Amino acid sequence: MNFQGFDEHKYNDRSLLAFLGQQESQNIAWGDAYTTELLDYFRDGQVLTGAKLPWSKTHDLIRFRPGEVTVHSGMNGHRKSMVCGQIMEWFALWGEPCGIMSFEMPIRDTQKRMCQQAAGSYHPGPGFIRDWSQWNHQNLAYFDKLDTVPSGRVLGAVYFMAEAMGCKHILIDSLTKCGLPYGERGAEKEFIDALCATAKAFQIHIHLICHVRKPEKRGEEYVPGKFDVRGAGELTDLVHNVIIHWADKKKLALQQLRKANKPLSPQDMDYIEKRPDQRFVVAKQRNGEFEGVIGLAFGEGLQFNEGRQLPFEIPRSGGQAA
Ligand SMILES: Nc1ncnc2c1ncn2[C@@H]1O[C@H](COP(=O)(O)OP(=O)(O)OP(=O)(O)O)[C@@H](O)[C@H]1O
Repeated sequence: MNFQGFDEHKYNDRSLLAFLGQQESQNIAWGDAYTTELLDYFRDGQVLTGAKLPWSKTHDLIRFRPGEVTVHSGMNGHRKSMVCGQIMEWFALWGEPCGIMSFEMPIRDTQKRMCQQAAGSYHPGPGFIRDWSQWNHQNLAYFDKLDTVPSGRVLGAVYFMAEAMGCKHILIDSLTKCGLPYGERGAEKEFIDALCATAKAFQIHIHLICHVRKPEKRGEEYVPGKFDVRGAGELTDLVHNVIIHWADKKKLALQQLRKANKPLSPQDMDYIEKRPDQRFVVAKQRNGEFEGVIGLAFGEGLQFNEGRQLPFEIPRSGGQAA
């Protein structure tokens, strides 16, 4: 029987409903069938699976599973691409090759940053650069396109990277450059749907960088939440995880003053001492319990490190002042 053109009024047809019920019967059981699973769940808690981030303090908080899509968002210049570059390198290092589509930066700039991050130095030597570049083989693939690329071509590149090259994570930087008509919600929803279906079909994880709406009367001290992500409202509903990247620009400015030997108040010194340089905000995680803020330190060679700060919680609703 073809249910494609199924008429709603036919739902009143008991024999048809009986047929449909029969089709689903194997998926329905009394709750006691799950007793063992329930006992295990209470004993072990949620068993996190998926790729781990470079920072050990995050391993029990968030993972990146096959078949899922993550939106990485944040204001301009808040180091979304930089953090994601380090993450991709890390995943590849642990045996999960990654595909990178950076439509906003030439490959040589993307690679330069990632090579610096790998070295933990702004000036790696030629030997290191060569070795790192060679290591890219079968670990990191790049889509050589700049500026706006039609969405169909982006999907084609995702397919090729996943199917032919075996990439397990694909970074799309950014949604704005995926050739979708500006402000047309239907097109964006369709594209995100297609990404979700592709991630599932190929059992890969797709990381999509999205911008946030321009903060009205709010400065850079505002930490955006998932409702600030620019695009169709469905965007954050459809994807599995939403990460907000936020750089503490106030801390950066204070550090520069200190470097220039300008006098700082005790409160400012305290701010520098106690605040993390970068926040990795888990604003949504469909298959994990943790939502909150993870503090990172910004170190030598554009490398993000654990920092001294432990993860600290914020209200789940997101957007707030720093
Ligand atoms: N060599 C460097 N040393 C320190 N900070 C740097 C360096 N290069 C870039 N940055 C910082 O990183 C920021 C850009 O990082 P990145 O490209 O990852 O941001 P983004 O959030 O992806 O930005 P956009 O939304 O504009 O693409 C710059 O605004 C600058 O503050």
